[in-house]
Amino acid sequence: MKIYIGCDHGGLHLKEQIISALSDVQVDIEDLGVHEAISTDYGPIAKHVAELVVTNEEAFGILICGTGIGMSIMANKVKGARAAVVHDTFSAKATRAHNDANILCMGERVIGPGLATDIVKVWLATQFEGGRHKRRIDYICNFEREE
Ligand SMILES: O=C(CO)[C@H](O)[C@H](O)[C@H](O)COP(=O)(O)O
Repeated sequence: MKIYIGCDHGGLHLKEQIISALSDVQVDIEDLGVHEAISTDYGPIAKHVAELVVTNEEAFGILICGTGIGMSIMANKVKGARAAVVHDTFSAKATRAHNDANILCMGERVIGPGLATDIVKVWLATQFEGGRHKRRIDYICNFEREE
């Protein structure tokens, strides 16, 4: 499984903790920065990760900033991106099972590394259920195509 991960200065420490926590999981994780705690705009990072995710159907993205919100707003401007801000394990499961979310956004200023790691692991382990949920995702995809 390929995972593109990115952050701004507000998510740097959590990003590093997640990469470290995933070292015992069979994933190919590519860190697209930032790598230093220097004030950085989240837009270009989110765009970069989302564009890579939508061009590789097998790939997922993880974006971390202070809240996860700016990252998700930007990522969802990229056609095919389904980015969800998630700060609990119930939603982590639902965003994969029901929403087929391909990008997970979290906020380092919102949750700690233990919960964030649990969220990532649940999110990666959950499959899209399809069925009625596919019809709902198809509606979103068709809407994007008509734009
Ligand atoms: O995008 C965000 C908010 O929606 C992120 O939390 C940013 O990390 C945050 O806005 C950065 O704030 P700062 O005061 O420039 O550190």
